[in-house]
Amino acid sequence: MDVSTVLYGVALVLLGIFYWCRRKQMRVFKEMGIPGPEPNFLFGNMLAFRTKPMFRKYQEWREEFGETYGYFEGPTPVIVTSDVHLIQEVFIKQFNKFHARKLWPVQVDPDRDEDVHMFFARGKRWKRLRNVVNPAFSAAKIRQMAPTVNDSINQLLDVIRDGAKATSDRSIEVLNLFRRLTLDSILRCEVGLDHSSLRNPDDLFLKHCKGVIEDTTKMPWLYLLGFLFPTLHSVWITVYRSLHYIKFNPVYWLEDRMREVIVMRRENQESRRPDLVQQMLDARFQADSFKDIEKEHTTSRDCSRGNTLRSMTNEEIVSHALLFLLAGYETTSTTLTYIFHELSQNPHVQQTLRREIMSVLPRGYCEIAYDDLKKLTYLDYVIWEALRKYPLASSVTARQCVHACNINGLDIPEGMLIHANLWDVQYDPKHWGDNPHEFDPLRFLPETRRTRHPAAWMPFGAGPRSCAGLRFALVQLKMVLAKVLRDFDFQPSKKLTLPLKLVEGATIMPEDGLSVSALRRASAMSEQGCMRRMSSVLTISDMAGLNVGSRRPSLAATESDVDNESNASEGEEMDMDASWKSYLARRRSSRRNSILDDEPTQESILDIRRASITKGIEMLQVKSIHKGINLMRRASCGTVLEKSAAFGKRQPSPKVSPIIQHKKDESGTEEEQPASMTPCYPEDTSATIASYLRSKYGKRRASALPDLESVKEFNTLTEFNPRQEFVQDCCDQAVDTLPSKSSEDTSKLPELCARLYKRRASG
Ligand code: HEM
Repeated sequence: MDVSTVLYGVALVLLGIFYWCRRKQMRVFKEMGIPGPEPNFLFGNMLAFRTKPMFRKYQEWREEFGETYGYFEGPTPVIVTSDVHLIQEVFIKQFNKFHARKLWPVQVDPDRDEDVHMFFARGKRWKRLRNVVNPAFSAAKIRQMAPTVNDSINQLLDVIRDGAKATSDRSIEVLNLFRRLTLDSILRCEVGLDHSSLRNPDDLFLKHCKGVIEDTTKMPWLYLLGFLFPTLHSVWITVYRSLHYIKFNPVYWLEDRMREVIVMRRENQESRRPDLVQQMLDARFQADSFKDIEKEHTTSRDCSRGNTLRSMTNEEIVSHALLFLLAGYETTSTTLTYIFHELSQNPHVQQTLRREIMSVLPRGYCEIAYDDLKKLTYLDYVIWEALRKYPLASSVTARQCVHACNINGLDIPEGMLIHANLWDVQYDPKHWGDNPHEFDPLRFLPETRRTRHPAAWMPFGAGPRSCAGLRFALVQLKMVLAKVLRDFDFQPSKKLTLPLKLVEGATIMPEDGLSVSALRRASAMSEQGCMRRMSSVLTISDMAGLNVGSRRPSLAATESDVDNESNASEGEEMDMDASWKSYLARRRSSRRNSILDDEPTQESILDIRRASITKGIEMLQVKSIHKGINLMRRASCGTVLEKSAAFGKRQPSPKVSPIIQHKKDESGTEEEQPASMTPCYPEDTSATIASYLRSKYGKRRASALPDLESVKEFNTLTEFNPRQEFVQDCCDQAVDTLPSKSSEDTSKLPELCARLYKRRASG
């Protein structure tokens, strides 16, 4: 018997054993009464599964076996389900019993990574890390990031303009372009690196991020071995990690760069920035155990009040920064690609959306403020619908059972994975009607949304463990769409082949990118306007300050644009989606009935305006003139800049007198008190501020509305103190001295406010 015969014999025996094991494994599902695909002879069902994109295979299996079925993935039994009740129980209601998410069998080692990584961590450790991360994505933090994102989008506009000019049919490849954009935003906003791959397409960060994502679309031989011989899991992991020393791995390159930044920022206190990395550097939590403290020898420790507090180690921060970089870069750019594809395929949706954007952010608006985005309802629907049609992160929406339990009559053993079959749920006619393949943003009208099961739409996952970057992603998506659609019309490119060929890796993405034709609109901002816009943006170092909100370019620069704009929007009015129009009409009339009780009176509106002016004046007095003025304009006065002789010239600042009290002592002589004591104000201050406001802002517009949300916020912020009485006087005077036209305008305010209320309710 020669050697090769022996080897063949051994191989056959191994395959036989493997096949026998698979069949034995399948009994788990039989006993649970769950149908599932039989393992195929050679490799078991997982490999059959990997030969096709998962979401397609899932759809086929659902047709064959029904809503819930089982199969084996490596060492783990997996239940795949499109039963929304089961999903809701597992992800939301009983989430304590289901912690970890789906793990890939070879590329990651949960035992090692759980120590440092939020994505793999469970229970208390995960909660603690998530508590550190969540505030970095709070509304306040994202408001601060808005100017930086704006800046990256401005660069994107220029790249689209130049790219479209360079081709005959004006087509551009958008997937790559959006990847550059999202990479820049995430590096600037989360890591604090002033970075621009939009200006430099050969950027190394870009190259290595792409490398990581591409690697996930391949099936390396180790991955295969991992499935074939799952019990040797730790061997494959060790081999995978050692390969790093032989073969270049982009993950390690990125980790090294992150480490450099983090070490530099930890050592250099001057590099403090309000971003995610800073949040992690500043975080302190109680050490779990002695072992935990031992590990932290590299970081500072604070032993106050008998508690041993520890900071996050450099390795923890590096791994999180990398997680956020990859999660933020890939998902958002692919979503943008799908949205632009759908907009180019559905011109009526594009027109309707553009109309809404133009009405909320007219031509003169250069930078988009975070608060403006809330008014773009139809834009929300477009984004939600794209995420419904393309739940691109569906491969990670899974939970592993950590305590055996019974859910909806199903005995789920410990260790079993429950994977939500999003691709199927989000196309299910039960939830989405007969035409789930159509792109229809109006599926998300409030009245329809209310009747739908909460687990029928979950592209960001669900429950406490859902996407941590959701808010950041949505703000970025909205900003890009709002800005890009104002300047460009999108049409299908000649290079496009339909249906889209999708490939599956960390996310589900178009295999060969995606091209659309970008036609510059007549109303697009002139190139000088763009130049001005470029020079007006904030740099990363400005982030530490406040969000300056919408900056308006000079009127002279945009006068001609405004004319073009009005012509363009007349045409669009005709094209406006009829169903959206009727929705708006219905909404208007239904609101009129539903909020009768809350209908703001003229008095309450004046109260709101007074309160905002109060806060504004307080700002003027004690903090920043510009912040105060902005506050008054945005929250209360709603005035619009008028083209007047005064405009464009530098306005004198109001004279703010020092807060000094003149108090008579017992002998009757006046003595000056320090500012910290009960202050009073020189009499002329309120008049000065009122006249300053008049000269700065000119006439009120009928459409000027108090921003109720911000007023509420400011009301809670306002601390009533001894200055209050004086401020109230100032405020009354400021309101009284608003230009006479305002009294006519305020009569329209109840109706306008009512609309605003309604919009919020549906938002
Ligand atoms: C359109 C864009 C995005 C989509 C569709 C998306 C989708 C998802 C999904 C489906 C999950 C798993 C949730 C679950 O299992 O319930 C997830 C988790 C996560 N995402 Fe996103 N994501 C997006 C953008 C982002 C961004 C921009 C960031 C960061 C800047 C981010 C950071 C994370 C993190 C850290 C987790 C893990 C959360 C945890 O384990 O607690 N994502 N994302």
